[in-house]
Amino acid sequence: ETGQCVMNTECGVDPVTNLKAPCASSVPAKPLRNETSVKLLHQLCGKAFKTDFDSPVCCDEYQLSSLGDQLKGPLALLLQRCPSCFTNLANLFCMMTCSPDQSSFIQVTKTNETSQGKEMVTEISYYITDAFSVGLYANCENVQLPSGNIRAIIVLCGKWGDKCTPRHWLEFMGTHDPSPFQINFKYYEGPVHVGNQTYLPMDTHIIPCSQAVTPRGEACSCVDCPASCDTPMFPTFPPPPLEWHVWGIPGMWVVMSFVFIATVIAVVIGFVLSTLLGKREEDTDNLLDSSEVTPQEEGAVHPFHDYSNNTLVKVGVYLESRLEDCFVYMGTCCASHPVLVLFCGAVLVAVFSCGLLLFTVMSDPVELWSAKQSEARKERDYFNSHFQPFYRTEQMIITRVGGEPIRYITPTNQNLTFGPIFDKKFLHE
Ligand SMILES: CC(C)CCC[C@@H](C)[C@H]1CC[C@H]2[C@@H]3CC=C4C[C@@H](O)CC[C@]4(C)[C@H]3CC[C@]12C
Repeated sequence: ETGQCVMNTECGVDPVTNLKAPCASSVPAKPLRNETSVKLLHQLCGKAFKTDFDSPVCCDEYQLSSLGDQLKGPLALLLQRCPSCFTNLANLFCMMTCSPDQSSFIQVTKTNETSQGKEMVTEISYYITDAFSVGLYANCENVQLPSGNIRAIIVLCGKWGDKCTPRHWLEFMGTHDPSPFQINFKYYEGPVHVGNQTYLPMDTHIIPCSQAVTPRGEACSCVDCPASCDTPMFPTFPPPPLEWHVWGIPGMWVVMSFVFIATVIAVVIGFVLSTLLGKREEDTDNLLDSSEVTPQEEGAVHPFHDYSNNTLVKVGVYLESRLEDCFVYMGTCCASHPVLVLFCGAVLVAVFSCGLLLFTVMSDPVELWSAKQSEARKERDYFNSHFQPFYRTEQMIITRVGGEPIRYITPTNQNLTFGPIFDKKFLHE
């Protein structure tokens, strides 16, 4: 039935959990009409149902505040890393305590009379769909404890530990302690008839862990939620340009072969031409003035062939003699003004060494190996400004030789054993 409640207000304190359990009473849903409570309802249960000032609900402000206290306690661990997981879980208990349609999926099965003569709830049946329980579990399953390395669900699943399943998890949470009354989850896919009542299993929307809860929020990280890993991390590259083929051979090869052949032909032609021309000049020269060529005059003289009149050799000889003149002049200059030359040299060296004044030794590897504007540096800076120090690249590795293993009993009565490194005394030292 819509708008109808089966539990309301806080009735008495449950002696086992010290939490307040509600009264069993069939009343219509009422609006909260209290600014802070409406705000809290919106914060905790947000999207699950309408949370306007005037929308009727089945819980009052006291129930809301204890729900808030309970959820924000141990479960804040989950919230910290994976908001959607927390929100789904919060919705389970929000719907149970506050939904205006409470009576359509909650059946009060046992009550206890309090000293004030009120009916306190001690056991209920909570009708939900399998899909909800599976979705709730699947989106929390991989959330890591903030300390890393261990899945939160192992702690949150009580005695089931790492053998947790969607149903085990709900069964554990519904047990009297941690819950102030026994919650028996009943899984159905559609309407169920019990006695003269028809129940419609609770099935609110599950927020996938790869989605943010609020529009501005962030989805759970890849470590906590495998579905987040599928979102592409790398940009998609354009396909490589199609290979260009000529006669079935890569086009570039063809072009380069042509260039090679052309160069070879040009070199060969050039060589042939120059030898032919050289021969003809030599012949004419020999006819006219072969007697005037003296072997010691120019350097390039071959015992059998006299190349001294070849044009190329003439150019070479001319260049060489100019260079020689130049350096002879320079050498004489320096030798005749030694003091001035040494002084100018010293001044030049001093001027060019001025940069040394700004010299600093760089030892930070980050500065040494990555440019200020490089992509890697920008990403590192972004990472460091968005993650807490624990996740940064600076880490300390502590080891311990010997020592006793540490035993720890969790609030849920689990006995955990940690290595000797976790000894508080040792770490404080
Ligand atoms: C140890 C961990 C795993 C337990 C996590 C589940 C906790 C947060 C759940 C289990 C049962 C829940 C309680 C069930 C019933 C009520 C009564 C209602 O009037 C106020 C909220 C309150 C008090 C709930 C608060 C949250 C609660 C305590």
